[in-house]
Amino acid sequence: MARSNQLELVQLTKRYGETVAVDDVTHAFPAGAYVCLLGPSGCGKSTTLRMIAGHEEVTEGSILLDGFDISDLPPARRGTAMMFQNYALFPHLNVRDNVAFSLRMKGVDKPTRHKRANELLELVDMGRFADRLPAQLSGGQQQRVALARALVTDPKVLLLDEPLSALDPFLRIRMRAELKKLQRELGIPFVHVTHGQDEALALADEVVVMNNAVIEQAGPAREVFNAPRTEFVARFMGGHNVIATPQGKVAFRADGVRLAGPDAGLPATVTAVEYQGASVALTAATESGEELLALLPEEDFFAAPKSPGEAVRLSWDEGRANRLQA
Ligand SMILES: Nc1ncnc2c1ncn2[C@@H]1O[C@H](COP(=O)(O)OP(=O)(O)OP(=O)(O)O)[C@@H](O)[C@H]1O
Repeated sequence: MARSNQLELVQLTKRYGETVAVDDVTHAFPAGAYVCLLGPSGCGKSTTLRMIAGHEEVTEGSILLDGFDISDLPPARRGTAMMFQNYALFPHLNVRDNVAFSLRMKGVDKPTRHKRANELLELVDMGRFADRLPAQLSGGQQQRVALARALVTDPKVLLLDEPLSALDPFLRIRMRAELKKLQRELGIPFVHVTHGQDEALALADEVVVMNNAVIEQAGPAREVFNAPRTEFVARFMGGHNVIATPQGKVAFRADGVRLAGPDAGLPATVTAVEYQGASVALTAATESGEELLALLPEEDFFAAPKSPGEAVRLSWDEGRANRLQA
């Protein structure tokens, strides 16, 4: 039977004393997908990842990989590999020996492990740095070494805990493109923890939004962004307005809001104007006190600029508003 590298969480719970860090989570990650686990600080995403990796014991429930329960296996026997936020490279070992380290622990002979380490270093475009020490590398280069080191064991699943957070913004964007490319080439699932919405949207085939120890919504990136199920997801993903209507709360995209003529739209008073380059973010308070955000194309805004305190009318396509379940 072909391996699908299918990872599943079944009624997974983690308690630390009174704190429930992960609460009865059941989820099947799509095979071969780039998955981002996204959520605010403390929502349980790192605990979930650490339980998958085996660095944290499961309180209840199980973790299945290709149908086998790996919950009780030691980390090295699970078929998972983890890349950490701070890369955790050994400072006294050169790049090749860092990458070969876990093969050495498994008793693989030196020529074989060096050959494999060199292959992985080529894969991440670091072959020419094999003899350097980690301190002689830039942050982005150290990250590539950490990736090669995680992949040297041929994992079925790669787990990444905030892998880009130590990089400056330019490098972060470049490295995320490289991660995506690598995942496509390898074809194994990557499960990447982040608290960056942009990062998740840019990378993920599937976005899993966690809140308060549970999965609030999971699905393709465009679906989660365009059709948030709850107010939390709409607000957390950003770029949406949430308003109360007689039929319940609805969310609609801020880039779909326009300034309307005198007889149309909802009256509001501008509270802030922020130039963002391609668009202008205009915030306005309605008569009932709700704050609405309009992301206006730059040219439209500057054709008739508005300032805080001015009265405006805001309209949007109600057909594209999304009814929220909670
Ligand atoms: N070792 C621990 N002992 C006790 N409580 C813990 C421990 N690790 C995590 N927690 C608690 O479990 C909850 C989830 O933590 P977790 O680290 O999974 O969150 P997170 O979503 O990854 O947050 P962040 O983005 O800040 O890393 C938090 O309330 C946290 O305080």
